[in-house]
Amino acid sequence: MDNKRIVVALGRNAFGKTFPEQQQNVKKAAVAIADLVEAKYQVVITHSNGPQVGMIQTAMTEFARLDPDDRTVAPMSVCGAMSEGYIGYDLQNAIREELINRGIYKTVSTIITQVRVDPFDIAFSEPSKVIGRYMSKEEADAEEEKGNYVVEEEPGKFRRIIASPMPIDIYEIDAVKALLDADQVVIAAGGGGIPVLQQGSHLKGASAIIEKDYTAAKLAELVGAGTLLFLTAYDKLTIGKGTPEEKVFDTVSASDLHQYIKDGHFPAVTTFPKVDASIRFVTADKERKAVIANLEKAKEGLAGKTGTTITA
Ligand SMILES: Nc1ncnc2c1ncn2[C@@H]1O[C@H](COP(=O)(O)OP(=O)(O)O)[C@@H](O)[C@H]1O
Ligand SMILES: NC(=O)OP(=O)(O)O
Repeated sequence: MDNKRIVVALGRNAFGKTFPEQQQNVKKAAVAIADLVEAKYQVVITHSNGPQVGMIQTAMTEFARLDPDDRTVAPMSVCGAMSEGYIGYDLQNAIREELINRGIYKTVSTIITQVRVDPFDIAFSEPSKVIGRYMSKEEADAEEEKGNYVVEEEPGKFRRIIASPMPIDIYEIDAVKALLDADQVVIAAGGGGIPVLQQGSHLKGASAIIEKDYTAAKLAELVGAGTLLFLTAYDKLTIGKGTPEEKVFDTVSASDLHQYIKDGHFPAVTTFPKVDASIRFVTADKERKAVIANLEKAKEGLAGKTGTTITA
């Protein structure tokens, strides 16, 4: 193996929706990561946070509502930071335990990671990530009064929808690299990282959630990883599912994927970010590969025995 560095992006299926569910589910991710560590990879893990950040935002909003004179609603960037801490906590403990059970003693740490976004990113005027609990029409109107966007998901049921800008840079990248150089396991840029706007020496949290697939590709580029591994609930990338034209990919090139995108495959809210992030990662350096595989078959996916391998 030439390049031992790998970024592993864990999807929502690695966590579940409740505190006990998450603690249980991360054990599967821990097995996948420990397999890679045993195979001598230097592993950086990043992950989804959609359901968790929604839960945290709902909780913090209710907390503020109990005493509106004294409490303010937590900014989305703070909710993102909380989600990094909470998910990282469960994940690092599960990985630590799995490694110790295999006789491997390595520190596993979570880095609260900030990611630079562009204040002029078009995403700020075209929000696309739905978050938080359902609101009534009155509550939705009040959110809009404050300058927030809302979407009517079902008749009379509103939710907040926020921007998902592209990641430009990762501020804590030197810390991630230092830990990798020390052969430690790192969890970084969870939930796409905390989006921030650079204002001189000040980093101002942005009201946004970055798509974790794009941040995973940025992280992989910045740490010099040879492989970007997306672990999801599915075995392989598929198009035309359930139709006579169904195609299941074992391997696929970036140029073929471009054509499939042009032909309208890969829905914007599901597979497109993963496919687009993979294309960006592999086309920048022909030695790189991206793999999309099932969380429970990570090792096999990496070996090309299952999953979909994307190359330039
Ligand atoms: N190989 C695949 N085939 C079809 N759909 C997929 C595949 N991988 C992911 N998806 C879709 O993309 C969504 C996002 O995937 P994943 O990264 O696992 O979770 P997250 O929602 O946290 O990004 C999934 O909910 C699923 O609908
Ligand atoms: N931040 C992010 O992309 O989270 P999800 O994958 O849960 O949508």
